[in-house]
Amino acid sequence: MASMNNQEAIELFEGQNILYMQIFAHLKPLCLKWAVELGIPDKIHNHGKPITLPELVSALEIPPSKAGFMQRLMRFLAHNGIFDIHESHGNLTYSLTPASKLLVSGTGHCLSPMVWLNTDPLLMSKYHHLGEWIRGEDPTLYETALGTSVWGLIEQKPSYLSLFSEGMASDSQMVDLALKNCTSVFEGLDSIVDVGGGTGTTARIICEAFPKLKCVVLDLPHVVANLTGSNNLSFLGGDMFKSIPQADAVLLKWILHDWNDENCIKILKNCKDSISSRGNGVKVMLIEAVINEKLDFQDVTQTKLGLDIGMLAINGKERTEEEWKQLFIEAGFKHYKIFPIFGFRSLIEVYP
Ligand SMILES: C[S@@+](CC[C@H](N)C(=O)[O-])C[C@H]1O[C@@H](n2cnc3c(N)ncnc32)[C@H](O)[C@@H]1O
Ligand SMILES: O=c1cc(-c2ccc(O)cc2)oc2c(O)c(O)ccc12
Repeated sequence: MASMNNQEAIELFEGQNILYMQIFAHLKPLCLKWAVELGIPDKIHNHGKPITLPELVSALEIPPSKAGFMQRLMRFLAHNGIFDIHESHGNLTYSLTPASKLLVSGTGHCLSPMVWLNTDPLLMSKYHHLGEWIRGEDPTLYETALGTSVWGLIEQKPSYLSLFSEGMASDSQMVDLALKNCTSVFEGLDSIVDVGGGTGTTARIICEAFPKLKCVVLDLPHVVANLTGSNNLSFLGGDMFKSIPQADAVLLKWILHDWNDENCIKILKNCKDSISSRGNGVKVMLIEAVINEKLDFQDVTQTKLGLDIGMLAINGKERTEEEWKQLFIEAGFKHYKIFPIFGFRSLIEVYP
């Protein structure tokens, strides 16, 4: 065997580590699911102070023989920012981090349904078909893996509709954190349509904050069936590709990234029709990610690019500012402004 100089060997071992890091990365969401399934964030939260391993094992009613496994799972999750570990008087204690505070139930900001949605075994299994799909003619990975589009699957299986709706609703709860600081966004508006607004979590937050603003949630008929509104909130079953009711503003939260450019332009044109008969100050508001590999922190880019692969499965995509701009121009809009106020997502205002 040819001898390798030291530098070559170091580089190959670094390469091996990069590969193994990716190979074992699939365990991250599954260990997160384990923590949520056991209710670990709730137990730590209810304990009121950092919890020791024996206290956690007892609170979870786990056989003491499994304590060593618990400790290793907690170490892995702590290494990935989900819990904090401290040493106190020779004992390890665990506490919540900002990430696991978002997994405590009943707080109004609980993202556990997003964990359930994204770790569902059938839904995760579709990625085994990426190779088969990319060589074939099916429009999306869903057709190749599950024989139907994502929207078809959600319509056909009530259990997936709840899984999906609850996941999306949990994400939308976070909207109120940013709304408190941007009330000016809604100033001068009398009406708004939340297109693809699901079960109305975002719309309810807006309606409570602005009781004089009339809000319509437009979504597919089976999504909004049986939902009740309030005095300034109503639900409408329909199809955003056909028509969008008239309003001063249209909100699209996490809609356009579900679709390819051609479909986005159709949706945006329908949004433009919806606001065109109203006076000044009309706009379309997107809540979406903007890929910016140069300026974003590495972790933020990781989230955006991961989501992009998630969207690839349904023929959607995450976009750079330039890609967003092209869509707006092609749909007939003239200006846009990006406000980076929703963590890894931004509010993008688009004006006719
Ligand atoms: C990713 S979810 C976003 C839900 C919500 N905006 C949120 O952020 O929580 C996409 C939504 O678009 C809806 N949708 C899909 N096709 C649609 C169509 N043709 N017309 C109206 N809504 C549609 C789905 O039912 C779903 O509620
Ligand atoms: O976070 C998600 C997850 C999904 C998703 C996961 C698994 C399925 O079988 C279907 C959907 O879809 C999403 C989506 O459409 C979106 O716009 C944002 C986030 C997610």
